[in-house]
Amino acid sequence: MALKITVIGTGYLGATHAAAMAEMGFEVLGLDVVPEKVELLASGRVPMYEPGLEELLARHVAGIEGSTGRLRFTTSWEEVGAFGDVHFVCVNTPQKHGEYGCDMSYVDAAFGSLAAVAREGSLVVGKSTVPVGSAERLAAVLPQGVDLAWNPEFLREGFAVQDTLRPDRIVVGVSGDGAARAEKTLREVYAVPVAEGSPFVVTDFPTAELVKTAANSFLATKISFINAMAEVCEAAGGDVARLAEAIGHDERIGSKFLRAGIGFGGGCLPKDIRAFMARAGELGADQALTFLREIDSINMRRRGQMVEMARETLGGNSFLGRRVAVLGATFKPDSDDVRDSPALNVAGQIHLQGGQVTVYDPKGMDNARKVFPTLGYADSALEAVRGADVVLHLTEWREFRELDPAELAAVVSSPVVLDGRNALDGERWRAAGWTYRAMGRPRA
Ligand SMILES: NC(=O)c1ccc[n+]([C@@H]2O[C@H](COP(=O)([O-])OP(=O)(O)OC[C@H]3O[C@@H](n4cnc5c(N)ncnc54)[C@H](O)[C@@H]3O)[C@@H](O)[C@H]2O)c1
Ligand SMILES: O=c1ccn([C@@H]2O[C@H](COP(=O)(O)OP(=O)(O)O[C@H]3O[C@H](CO)[C@@H](O)[C@H](O)[C@H]3O)[C@@H](O)[C@H]2O)c(=O)[nH]1
Repeated sequence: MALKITVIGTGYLGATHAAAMAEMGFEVLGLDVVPEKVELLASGRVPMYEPGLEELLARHVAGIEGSTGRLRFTTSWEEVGAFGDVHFVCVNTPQKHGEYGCDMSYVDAAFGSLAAVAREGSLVVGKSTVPVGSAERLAAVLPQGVDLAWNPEFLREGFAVQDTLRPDRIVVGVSGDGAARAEKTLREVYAVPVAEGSPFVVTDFPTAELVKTAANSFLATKISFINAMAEVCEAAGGDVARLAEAIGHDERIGSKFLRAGIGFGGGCLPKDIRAFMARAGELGADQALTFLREIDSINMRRRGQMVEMARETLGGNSFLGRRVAVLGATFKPDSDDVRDSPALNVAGQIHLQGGQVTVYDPKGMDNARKVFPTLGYADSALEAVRGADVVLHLTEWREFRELDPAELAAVVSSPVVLDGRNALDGERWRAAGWTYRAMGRPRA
Protein backbone atom coordinates (compact mmCIF):
# COMPACT_ATOMS: atom_id res chain seq x y z
CA MET A 1 0.00 0.00 0.00
CA ALA A 2 1.19 3.50 -0.83
CA LEU A 3 2.70 5.47 2.03
CA LYS A 4 0.54 8.09 3.73
CA ILE A 5 2.30 11.33 4.43
CA THR A 6 1.70 14.17 6.86
CA VAL A 7 3.31 17.60 6.75
CA ILE A 8 3.60 19.50 10.04
CA GLY A 9 3.75 23.27 9.55
CA THR A 10 2.31 24.54 6.28
CA GLY A 11 4.23 27.76 5.64
CA TYR A 12 6.47 28.52 2.63
CA LEU A 13 8.19 25.15 2.94
CA GLY A 14 5.41 22.92 4.28
CA ALA A 15 2.57 24.03 1.98
CA THR A 16 4.80 23.44 -1.05
CA HIS A 17 6.07 20.13 0.27
CA ALA A 18 2.53 18.89 0.96
CA ALA A 19 1.30 19.82 -2.52
CA ALA A 20 4.39 18.31 -4.16
CA MET A 21 3.97 15.02 -2.27
CA ALA A 22 0.36 14.85 -3.50
CA GLU A 23 1.61 15.55 -7.03
CA MET A 24 4.02 12.60 -6.65
CA GLY A 25 0.99 10.40 -5.97
CA PHE A 26 0.79 10.16 -2.16
CA GLU A 27 -2.16 10.71 0.13
CA VAL A 28 -1.18 13.76 2.18
CA LEU A 29 -2.48 15.42 5.34
CA GLY A 30 -1.09 18.85 6.27
CA LEU A 31 -1.30 20.24 9.81
CA ASP A 32 -0.74 23.74 11.08
CA VAL A 33 -1.38 25.37 14.45
CA VAL A 34 -2.88 28.44 12.76
CA PRO A 35 -6.52 27.53 11.98
CA GLU A 36 -6.94 30.37 9.40
CA LYS A 37 -4.01 28.99 7.41
CA VAL A 38 -5.52 25.51 7.48
CA GLU A 39 -8.90 26.82 6.38
CA LEU A 40 -7.40 28.74 3.49
CA LEU A 41 -5.32 25.78 2.29
CA ALA A 42 -8.27 23.43 2.66
CA SER A 43 -10.17 25.63 0.22
CA GLY A 44 -7.27 25.47 -2.24
CA ARG A 45 -5.97 28.96 -1.57
CA VAL A 46 -2.38 29.80 -0.64
CA PRO A 47 -1.65 31.99 2.40
CA MET A 48 1.43 33.43 0.60
CA TYR A 49 2.56 34.14 -2.95
CA GLU A 50 4.55 31.34 -4.54
CA PRO A 51 4.38 30.90 -8.32
CA GLY A 52 2.60 27.70 -9.38
CA LEU A 53 1.58 26.66 -5.86
CA GLU A 54 -2.08 27.59 -6.11
CA GLU A 55 -2.41 25.59 -9.34
CA LEU A 56 -0.73 22.58 -7.71
CA LEU A 57 -3.04 22.78 -4.69
CA ALA A 58 -6.11 23.05 -6.92
CA ARG A 59 -5.06 19.82 -8.62
CA HIS A 60 -5.04 17.87 -5.36
CA VAL A 61 -7.00 19.47 -2.50
CA ALA A 62 -9.98 17.33 -1.54
CA GLY A 63 -13.34 18.92 -2.29
CA ILE A 64 -12.16 20.99 -5.25
CA GLU A 65 -13.91 20.04 -8.45
CA GLY A 66 -11.75 17.88 -10.69
CA SER A 67 -9.01 17.42 -8.04
CA THR A 68 -7.41 14.09 -7.14
CA GLY A 69 -8.59 14.63 -3.54
CA ARG A 70 -5.23 13.35 -2.29
CA LEU A 71 -4.46 16.43 -0.19
CA ARG A 72 -6.24 17.48 3.00
CA PHE A 73 -5.47 19.85 5.87
CA THR A 74 -6.27 19.68 9.58
CA THR A 75 -5.46 21.12 13.01
CA SER A 76 -5.94 17.74 14.72
CA TRP A 77 -2.84 15.92 15.97
CA GLU A 78 -4.91 12.77 16.60
CA GLU A 79 -5.84 12.71 12.92
CA VAL A 80 -2.19 13.17 11.97
CA GLY A 81 -1.10 10.31 14.23
CA ALA A 82 -3.73 7.92 12.94
CA PHE A 83 -3.10 8.84 9.30
CA GLY A 84 0.64 9.09 8.80
CA ASP A 85 3.29 6.53 7.89
CA VAL A 86 5.74 9.39 7.33
CA HIS A 87 5.57 12.74 9.15
CA PHE A 88 7.56 15.66 7.67
CA VAL A 89 8.30 18.43 10.18
CA CYS A 90 8.45 21.79 8.38
CA VAL A 91 7.91 24.32 11.18
CA ASN A 92 9.78 27.61 11.48
CA THR A 93 13.19 27.98 13.16
CA PRO A 94 13.67 31.77 13.45
CA GLN A 95 16.53 33.68 15.04
CA LYS A 96 16.10 34.07 18.82
CA HIS A 97 15.20 37.59 19.93
CA GLY A 98 18.35 39.56 20.66
CA GLU A 99 20.64 36.58 20.06
CA TYR A 100 22.30 34.84 17.13
CA GLY A 101 21.06 31.37 18.09
CA CYS A 102 18.17 29.46 16.58
CA ASP A 103 14.79 29.44 18.33
CA MET A 104 13.96 25.73 18.50
CA SER A 105 10.71 26.16 20.45
CA TYR A 106 8.47 25.48 17.41
CA VAL A 107 10.38 22.33 16.49
CA ASP A 108 10.35 21.16 20.09
CA ALA A 109 6.60 21.77 20.34
CA ALA A 110 5.94 19.91 17.07
CA PHE A 111 8.04 16.92 18.18
CA GLY A 112 6.26 16.90 21.54
CA SER A 113 2.87 16.78 19.84
CA LEU A 114 3.99 14.16 17.31
CA ALA A 115 5.55 11.96 19.99
CA ALA A 116 2.15 11.72 21.67
CA VAL A 117 0.34 10.53 18.53
CA ALA A 118 2.78 8.89 16.07
CA ARG A 119 2.02 5.22 15.43
CA GLU A 120 4.61 2.52 16.07
CA GLY A 121 6.48 1.82 12.84
CA SER A 122 6.01 5.35 11.51
CA LEU A 123 8.87 7.63 10.45
CA VAL A 124 9.36 11.26 11.50
CA VAL A 125 11.40 13.31 9.03
CA GLY A 126 12.85 16.66 10.05
CA LYS A 127 13.00 19.21 7.22
CA SER A 128 13.34 22.45 9.21
CA THR A 129 16.81 24.02 9.26
CA VAL A 130 18.24 23.26 12.71
CA PRO A 131 21.53 23.57 14.61
CA VAL A 132 23.77 20.52 14.28
CA GLY A 133 23.06 18.08 17.11
CA SER A 134 19.30 18.71 17.13
CA ALA A 135 18.35 15.45 15.39
CA GLU A 136 20.17 13.32 17.93
CA ARG A 137 18.45 15.21 20.76
CA LEU A 138 15.03 15.01 19.10
CA ALA A 139 15.32 11.27 18.37
CA ALA A 140 15.20 10.75 22.14
CA VAL A 141 11.87 12.61 22.34
CA LEU A 142 10.15 10.09 20.05
CA PRO A 143 8.71 6.87 21.49
CA GLN A 144 10.30 3.45 20.90
CA GLY A 145 9.35 2.14 17.48
CA VAL A 146 9.12 5.56 15.83
CA ASP A 147 12.17 6.29 13.64
CA LEU A 148 13.72 9.66 12.82
CA ALA A 149 15.49 10.88 9.69
CA TRP A 150 16.82 14.36 8.88
CA ASN A 151 16.12 15.54 5.36
CA PRO A 152 17.03 19.23 4.98
CA GLU A 153 15.31 21.29 2.32
CA PHE A 154 17.09 23.43 -0.28
CA LEU A 155 14.17 25.05 -2.14
CA ARG A 156 14.35 28.70 -3.13
CA GLU A 157 11.32 30.93 -2.69
CA GLY A 158 9.94 31.92 -6.06
CA PHE A 159 11.02 28.51 -7.42
CA ALA A 160 9.66 26.41 -4.55
CA VAL A 161 7.40 24.20 -6.65
CA GLN A 162 9.96 23.22 -9.25
CA ASP A 163 12.72 22.86 -6.62
CA THR A 164 10.51 20.47 -4.61
CA LEU A 165 9.33 18.39 -7.55
CA ARG A 166 12.82 18.14 -9.03
CA PRO A 167 15.38 18.90 -6.27
CA ASP A 168 19.03 19.22 -7.30
CA ARG A 169 19.83 16.80 -4.48
CA ILE A 170 18.05 14.90 -1.71
CA VAL A 171 20.02 14.61 1.51
CA VAL A 172 18.94 12.10 4.11
CA GLY A 173 20.53 11.78 7.55
CA VAL A 174 19.85 8.51 9.36
CA SER A 175 21.13 6.92 12.56
CA GLY A 176 20.97 3.89 14.84
CA ASP A 177 18.79 0.78 14.58
CA GLY A 178 16.18 2.39 12.36
CA ALA A 179 18.72 3.76 9.83
CA ALA A 180 18.18 1.18 7.09
CA ARG A 181 14.38 1.30 7.52
CA ALA A 182 14.31 5.08 7.34
CA GLU A 183 16.50 5.12 4.23
CA LYS A 184 14.27 2.55 2.52
CA THR A 185 11.12 4.53 3.31
CA LEU A 186 12.61 7.78 2.04
CA ARG A 187 13.82 6.12 -1.15
CA GLU A 188 10.18 5.16 -1.69
CA VAL A 189 8.96 8.69 -0.94
CA TYR A 190 11.45 10.26 -3.35
CA ALA A 191 11.29 7.55 -6.02
CA VAL A 192 9.95 9.95 -8.67
CA PRO A 193 12.60 12.72 -8.43
CA VAL A 194 15.36 10.11 -8.03
CA ALA A 195 14.15 8.36 -11.20
CA GLU A 196 14.24 11.76 -12.90
CA GLY A 197 17.87 12.23 -11.90
CA SER A 198 17.97 13.88 -8.45
CA PRO A 199 20.99 12.53 -6.55
CA PHE A 200 20.13 10.81 -3.23
CA VAL A 201 22.83 11.33 -0.60
CA VAL A 202 22.66 9.33 2.63
CA THR A 203 24.63 10.59 5.67
CA ASP A 204 24.62 10.49 9.46
CA PHE A 205 22.53 13.03 11.42
CA PRO A 206 25.18 15.73 12.01
CA THR A 207 26.36 15.70 8.40
CA ALA A 208 22.81 16.10 7.07
CA GLU A 209 22.20 19.06 9.38
CA LEU A 210 25.56 20.57 8.45
CA VAL A 211 25.00 20.20 4.69
CA LYS A 212 22.12 22.64 4.99
CA THR A 213 23.91 25.34 6.97
CA ALA A 214 27.10 24.85 4.94
CA ALA A 215 25.21 25.37 1.67
CA ASN A 216 23.56 28.56 2.92
CA SER A 217 26.85 29.82 4.34
CA PHE A 218 28.52 29.26 0.98
CA LEU A 219 25.77 31.14 -0.86
CA ALA A 220 25.92 34.02 1.63
CA THR A 221 29.70 34.10 1.26
CA LYS A 222 29.46 34.31 -2.51
CA ILE A 223 27.07 37.28 -2.32
CA SER A 224 29.13 39.10 0.31
CA PHE A 225 32.30 38.40 -1.69
CA ILE A 226 30.92 40.18 -4.74
CA ASN A 227 29.56 42.97 -2.55
CA ALA A 228 33.03 43.42 -1.04
CA MET A 229 34.37 43.67 -4.60
CA ALA A 230 31.63 46.24 -5.27
CA GLU A 231 32.91 48.34 -2.37
CA VAL A 232 36.42 48.22 -3.82
CA CYS A 233 35.08 49.04 -7.30
CA GLU A 234 33.27 52.03 -5.84
CA ALA A 235 36.54 53.24 -4.27
CA ALA A 236 38.71 52.49 -7.30
CA GLY A 237 36.32 53.38 -10.11
CA GLY A 238 35.84 49.79 -11.35
CA ASP A 239 32.68 48.11 -12.59
CA VAL A 240 31.55 45.21 -10.40
CA ALA A 241 29.07 43.89 -12.98
CA ARG A 242 31.83 43.46 -15.59
CA LEU A 243 34.13 42.04 -12.92
CA ALA A 244 31.48 39.46 -11.94
CA GLU A 245 30.88 38.57 -15.58
CA ALA A 246 34.59 38.09 -16.14
CA ILE A 247 35.35 35.97 -13.05
CA GLY A 248 32.13 33.98 -13.61
CA HIS A 249 33.51 32.61 -16.88
CA ASP A 250 35.91 30.57 -14.78
CA GLU A 251 33.91 27.40 -14.26
CA ARG A 252 35.47 26.89 -10.86
CA ILE A 253 33.89 30.18 -9.76
CA GLY A 254 30.69 30.11 -11.83
CA SER A 255 28.49 33.08 -12.70
CA LYS A 256 25.57 32.43 -10.33
CA PHE A 257 25.08 34.34 -7.06
CA LEU A 258 27.47 37.08 -8.10
CA ARG A 259 24.97 39.92 -8.42
CA ALA A 260 26.19 42.83 -6.34
CA GLY A 261 23.71 45.18 -4.72
CA ILE A 262 22.03 45.71 -1.37
CA GLY A 263 22.72 42.14 -0.32
CA PHE A 264 20.88 39.10 0.92
CA GLY A 265 17.82 38.95 3.15
CA GLY A 266 14.89 36.63 3.70
CA GLY A 267 13.88 34.04 6.25
CA CYS A 268 16.95 31.86 5.61
CA LEU A 269 20.44 33.13 4.75
CA PRO A 270 20.78 35.84 7.45
CA LYS A 271 19.41 33.81 10.35
CA ASP A 272 21.07 30.57 9.22
CA ILE A 273 24.60 31.97 9.16
CA ARG A 274 24.04 33.55 12.59
CA ALA A 275 22.65 30.32 14.06
CA PHE A 276 25.60 28.45 12.55
CA MET A 277 28.07 30.80 14.28
CA ALA A 278 26.20 30.47 17.58
CA ARG A 279 26.19 26.68 17.38
CA ALA A 280 29.87 26.51 16.43
CA GLY A 281 30.54 28.61 19.54
CA GLU A 282 28.69 26.12 21.71
CA LEU A 283 30.74 23.32 20.17
CA GLY A 284 34.04 25.14 20.79
CA ALA A 285 34.56 25.53 17.03
CA ASP A 286 33.75 29.25 16.84
CA GLN A 287 37.12 30.13 15.28
CA ALA A 288 36.25 28.06 12.23
CA LEU A 289 33.33 30.36 11.45
CA THR A 290 34.59 33.83 12.41
CA PHE A 291 34.63 34.64 8.67
CA LEU A 292 30.82 34.42 8.71
CA ARG A 293 30.74 37.43 11.03
CA GLU A 294 32.45 39.40 8.27
CA ILE A 295 30.05 37.97 5.66
CA ASP A 296 27.17 39.22 7.80
CA SER A 297 28.67 42.67 8.33
CA ILE A 298 29.51 43.20 4.64
CA ASN A 299 25.91 42.28 3.92
CA MET A 300 24.35 44.57 6.52
CA ARG A 301 26.69 47.44 5.49
CA ARG A 302 25.26 47.41 1.96
CA ARG A 303 21.89 48.62 3.22
CA GLY A 304 23.50 51.65 4.87
CA GLN A 305 25.56 52.29 1.75
CA MET A 306 22.38 52.40 -0.32
CA VAL A 307 20.92 54.96 2.09
CA GLU A 308 24.10 57.05 1.79
CA MET A 309 24.01 56.83 -2.01
CA ALA A 310 20.46 58.22 -1.91
CA ARG A 311 21.47 60.96 0.52
CA GLU A 312 24.41 61.97 -1.64
CA THR A 313 22.17 62.08 -4.71
CA LEU A 314 19.86 64.46 -2.88
CA GLY A 315 22.68 66.86 -2.09
CA GLY A 316 24.28 65.16 0.89
CA ASN A 317 22.10 66.59 3.61
CA SER A 318 19.04 65.46 5.43
CA PHE A 319 16.18 63.47 3.93
CA LEU A 320 13.73 65.80 5.64
CA GLY A 321 10.89 66.62 3.27
CA ARG A 322 12.51 64.82 0.34
CA ARG A 323 10.34 62.41 -1.64
CA VAL A 324 11.86 58.99 -2.12
CA ALA A 325 10.19 56.32 -4.26
CA VAL A 326 11.08 52.73 -3.43
CA LEU A 327 10.44 50.03 -6.03
CA GLY A 328 10.38 46.69 -4.21
CA ALA A 329 9.62 45.58 -0.67
CA THR A 330 10.18 41.82 -0.73
CA PHE A 331 13.60 40.27 -0.09
CA LYS A 332 13.62 38.86 -3.64
CA PRO A 333 11.33 38.89 -6.68
CA ASP A 334 8.53 36.33 -7.23
CA SER A 335 7.79 36.13 -3.51
CA ASP A 336 5.65 38.10 -1.06
CA ASP A 337 8.17 37.43 1.73
CA VAL A 338 9.46 40.54 3.52
CA ARG A 339 11.36 38.73 6.29
CA ASP A 340 14.64 40.61 6.83
CA SER A 341 14.12 42.35 3.50
CA PRO A 342 17.01 44.65 2.51
CA ALA A 343 14.56 46.75 0.44
CA LEU A 344 12.22 47.39 3.35
CA ASN A 345 15.15 48.02 5.65
CA VAL A 346 16.49 50.75 3.33
CA ALA A 347 13.00 52.24 2.96
CA GLY A 348 12.59 52.19 6.75
CA GLN A 349 15.96 53.85 7.42
CA ILE A 350 15.18 56.73 5.04
CA HIS A 351 11.70 57.12 6.52
CA LEU A 352 13.12 57.23 10.05
CA GLN A 353 15.50 59.98 8.88
CA GLY A 354 12.61 62.15 7.76
CA GLY A 355 12.27 61.15 4.10
CA GLN A 356 8.79 60.90 2.57
CA VAL A 357 9.01 57.32 1.36
CA THR A 358 6.50 55.72 -1.00
CA VAL A 359 6.86 51.99 -1.61
CA TYR A 360 5.41 49.83 -4.35
CA ASP A 361 5.86 46.07 -4.69
CA PRO A 362 3.95 43.71 -7.02
CA LYS A 363 3.20 41.09 -4.33
CA GLY A 364 4.65 42.22 -1.02
CA MET A 365 2.40 45.17 -0.12
CA ASP A 366 0.25 43.43 2.51
CA ASN A 367 3.22 41.93 4.34
CA ALA A 368 5.18 45.18 4.09
CA ARG A 369 2.29 47.19 5.56
CA LYS A 370 2.15 44.78 8.52
CA VAL A 371 5.87 45.16 9.24
CA PHE A 372 6.13 48.89 8.43
CA PRO A 373 2.69 50.50 8.65
CA THR A 374 4.08 54.05 8.78
CA LEU A 375 5.68 54.00 5.32
CA GLY A 376 3.76 55.44 2.37
CA TYR A 377 2.43 52.88 -0.11
CA ALA A 378 1.25 53.25 -3.71
CA ASP A 379 -0.76 50.92 -5.94
CA SER A 380 1.61 51.02 -8.88
CA ALA A 381 5.19 51.92 -9.78
CA LEU A 382 3.89 54.98 -11.63
CA GLU A 383 2.03 56.21 -8.55
CA ALA A 384 5.01 55.50 -6.29
CA VAL A 385 7.39 57.65 -8.35
CA ARG A 386 4.98 60.56 -8.84
CA GLY A 387 6.73 63.70 -7.55
CA ALA A 388 9.82 61.74 -6.40
CA ASP A 389 13.18 63.44 -5.94
CA VAL A 390 14.90 60.07 -6.33
CA VAL A 391 13.77 56.56 -7.27
CA LEU A 392 15.38 53.51 -5.61
CA HIS A 393 15.16 50.13 -7.35
CA LEU A 394 15.56 47.64 -4.49
CA THR A 395 13.94 44.33 -5.55
CA GLU A 396 14.54 43.07 -9.06
CA TRP A 397 10.99 42.24 -10.18
CA ARG A 398 10.52 41.69 -13.93
CA GLU A 399 7.73 44.29 -13.76
CA PHE A 400 10.33 46.95 -12.93
CA ARG A 401 12.63 45.93 -15.78
CA GLU A 402 9.67 46.25 -18.12
CA LEU A 403 8.66 49.75 -16.96
CA ASP A 404 8.68 52.53 -19.55
CA PRO A 405 11.32 54.96 -18.22
CA ALA A 406 9.92 57.78 -20.40
CA GLU A 407 6.47 57.44 -18.85
CA LEU A 408 8.00 57.56 -15.37
CA ALA A 409 10.29 60.49 -16.22
CA ALA A 410 7.19 62.55 -17.03
CA VAL A 411 5.82 62.33 -13.47
CA VAL A 412 8.88 62.50 -11.20
CA SER A 413 10.22 65.69 -9.71
CA SER A 414 13.76 64.71 -10.63
CA PRO A 415 14.63 61.77 -12.97
CA VAL A 416 17.29 60.03 -10.90
CA VAL A 417 17.18 56.27 -10.41
CA LEU A 418 19.53 54.32 -8.12
CA ASP A 419 19.71 50.62 -8.91
CA GLY A 420 20.33 48.67 -5.71
CA ARG A 421 20.09 45.36 -7.55
CA ASN A 422 22.14 45.97 -10.71
CA ALA A 423 19.19 44.72 -12.70
CA LEU A 424 17.80 47.61 -14.75
CA ASP A 425 19.02 48.40 -18.25
CA GLY A 426 20.91 51.61 -17.46
CA GLU A 427 21.25 52.60 -21.13
CA ARG A 428 17.49 52.44 -21.61
CA TRP A 429 16.87 54.66 -18.61
CA ARG A 430 19.57 57.13 -19.62
CA ALA A 431 18.13 57.31 -23.13
CA ALA A 432 14.81 58.34 -21.56
CA GLY A 433 16.47 61.24 -19.74
CA TRP A 434 17.28 59.61 -16.43
CA THR A 435 20.43 59.83 -14.37
CA TYR A 436 21.06 56.12 -13.71
CA ARG A 437 23.46 54.92 -11.02
CA ALA A 438 24.03 51.37 -9.85
CA MET A 439 25.89 50.10 -6.79
CA GLY A 440 29.49 49.15 -7.52
CA ARG A 441 29.48 50.69 -11.00
CA PRO A 442 31.00 53.88 -12.32
CA ARG A 443 28.82 56.88 -13.08
CA ALA A 444 28.23 57.27 -16.79
N1 LIG B 1 11.19 29.36 3.18
C1 LIG B 1 12.15 28.73 2.56
O1 LIG B 1 12.50 29.07 1.43
C2 LIG B 1 12.86 27.57 3.20
C3 LIG B 1 13.66 26.74 2.42
C4 LIG B 1 14.36 25.69 3.03
C5 LIG B 1 14.28 25.49 4.40
N2 LIG B 1 13.50 26.33 5.13
C6 LIG B 1 13.39 26.06 6.57
O2 LIG B 1 12.10 25.47 6.74
C7 LIG B 1 11.54 25.85 7.99
C8 LIG B 1 10.20 26.51 7.76
O3 LIG B 1 10.40 27.71 7.05
P1 LIG B 1 9.18 28.51 6.39
O4 LIG B 1 9.79 29.61 5.62
O5 LIG B 1 8.26 27.57 5.73
O6 LIG B 1 8.47 29.11 7.71
P2 LIG B 1 6.97 29.63 7.85
O7 LIG B 1 6.98 30.52 9.05
O8 LIG B 1 6.47 30.15 6.55
O9 LIG B 1 6.12 28.32 8.18
C9 LIG B 1 6.19 27.60 9.37
C10 LIG B 1 4.80 27.09 9.71
O10 LIG B 1 4.85 26.24 10.85
C11 LIG B 1 3.72 26.48 11.67
N3 LIG B 1 3.98 26.01 13.04
C12 LIG B 1 4.66 26.62 14.03
N4 LIG B 1 4.70 25.85 15.13
C13 LIG B 1 4.02 24.72 14.84
C14 LIG B 1 3.73 23.53 15.56
N5 LIG B 1 4.15 23.35 16.80
N6 LIG B 1 3.00 22.58 14.95
C15 LIG B 1 2.57 22.74 13.68
N7 LIG B 1 2.83 23.84 12.93
C16 LIG B 1 3.56 24.82 13.51
C17 LIG B 1 3.49 27.97 11.55
O11 LIG B 1 2.17 28.32 11.89
C18 LIG B 1 3.80 28.20 10.07
O12 LIG B 1 2.66 28.09 9.25
C19 LIG B 1 12.59 26.73 8.66
O13 LIG B 1 13.41 25.92 9.45
C20 LIG B 1 13.39 27.27 7.49
O14 LIG B 1 14.69 27.65 7.85
C21 LIG B 1 12.77 27.34 4.57
O1 LIG C 1 23.59 37.10 -6.71
C1 LIG C 1 22.77 37.24 -5.80
C2 LIG C 1 21.83 36.24 -5.45
C3 LIG C 1 20.96 36.49 -4.40
N1 LIG C 1 20.98 37.66 -3.73
C4 LIG C 1 20.07 37.91 -2.61
O2 LIG C 1 20.17 36.82 -1.70
C5 LIG C 1 18.95 36.61 -1.03
C6 LIG C 1 18.59 35.15 -1.00
O3 LIG C 1 18.30 34.70 -2.31
P1 LIG C 1 17.95 33.16 -2.59
O4 LIG C 1 19.03 32.33 -2.04
O5 LIG C 1 17.64 33.03 -4.02
O6 LIG C 1 16.61 33.04 -1.77
P2 LIG C 1 16.01 32.04 -0.68
O7 LIG C 1 14.66 31.70 -1.18
O8 LIG C 1 16.18 32.68 0.66
O9 LIG C 1 16.87 30.69 -0.72
C7 LIG C 1 17.99 30.43 0.11
O10 LIG C 1 17.59 29.99 1.40
C8 LIG C 1 16.75 28.81 1.38
C9 LIG C 1 16.33 28.54 2.81
O11 LIG C 1 17.33 27.93 3.55
C10 LIG C 1 17.53 27.66 0.77
O12 LIG C 1 16.71 26.49 0.76
C11 LIG C 1 17.95 28.04 -0.65
O13 LIG C 1 18.71 26.97 -1.22
C12 LIG C 1 18.79 29.31 -0.57
O14 LIG C 1 19.14 29.75 -1.90
C13 LIG C 1 17.92 37.51 -1.71
O15 LIG C 1 17.70 38.64 -0.89
C14 LIG C 1 18.59 37.89 -3.01
O16 LIG C 1 18.21 39.16 -3.48
C15 LIG C 1 21.91 38.65 -4.08
O17 LIG C 1 21.95 39.73 -3.47
N2 LIG C 1 22.78 38.41 -5.11
